[in-house]
Amino acid sequence: MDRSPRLRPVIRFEKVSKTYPGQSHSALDTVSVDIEKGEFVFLVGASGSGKSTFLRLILRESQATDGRVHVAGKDLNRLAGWKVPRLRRQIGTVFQDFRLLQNKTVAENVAFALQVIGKSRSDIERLVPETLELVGLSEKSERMPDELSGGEQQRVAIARAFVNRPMILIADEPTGNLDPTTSLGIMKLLDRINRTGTTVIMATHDAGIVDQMRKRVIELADGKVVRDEARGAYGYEN
Ligand SMILES: Nc1ncnc2c1ncn2[C@@H]1O[C@H](COP(=O)(O)OP(=O)(O)OP(=O)(O)O)[C@@H](O)[C@H]1O
Repeated sequence: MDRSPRLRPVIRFEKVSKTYPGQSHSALDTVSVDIEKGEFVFLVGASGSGKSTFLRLILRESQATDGRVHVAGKDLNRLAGWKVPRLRRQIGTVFQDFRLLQNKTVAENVAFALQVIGKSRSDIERLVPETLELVGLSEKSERMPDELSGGEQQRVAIARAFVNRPMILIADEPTGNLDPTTSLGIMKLLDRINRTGTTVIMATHDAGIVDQMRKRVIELADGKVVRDEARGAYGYEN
């Protein structure tokens, strides 16, 4: 089918399989999924079901063994290596363990993400405070990461991932180290980011969060998509 560029999914998996070298079992097995611009998607499934592999393929940290992965209109199997950094600039990433630079302040952590992609000093001076305000950390911009709570550190990580206004935000277990109340705050923030038009894909084991948010849920089992629901819960409902 011919689609207009505006309607083309921002992420398309076409019969994607991934078998890691030396493994007999596929980490992903004939996965076909379309994710449209602006969607919020939870990726759920037992440990080892293939969630991280799915996310790594989007980032081109790994390549499909079979099938095609398209991100932002690019066929990642055919994307030249030197174009990979440009692809990754359009994708913010957030992890369970925050991954902040411990010897830099909150503001410096966020600014660093812009420095490495060559943004001008005036852009950095504008975008960093604006983004820290969005995540509710304006007051703590000069603090060091170890002076912050886990929830605050995750907010810094989200600010760093979003400061460049990426097309896609990938979050791998972002609430995995946080208590339920703090997790809910992080989810509200991801929801706000999603409402700006950024596509959010979040891998999680947090049933409470998934049940509360009622977003699209894609469930993997043994590398296969076994459920894809528009306003799903963590598990099957009946
Ligand atoms: N680098 C690798 N080399 C070999 N096998 C791998 C590699 N990474 C993952 N696998 C295997 O691929 C399968 C899927 O793993 P993956 O990490 O994608 O699952 P997951 O759903 O993210 O799990 P978790 O919830 O524990 O993070 C597993 O069987 C795993 O052992």
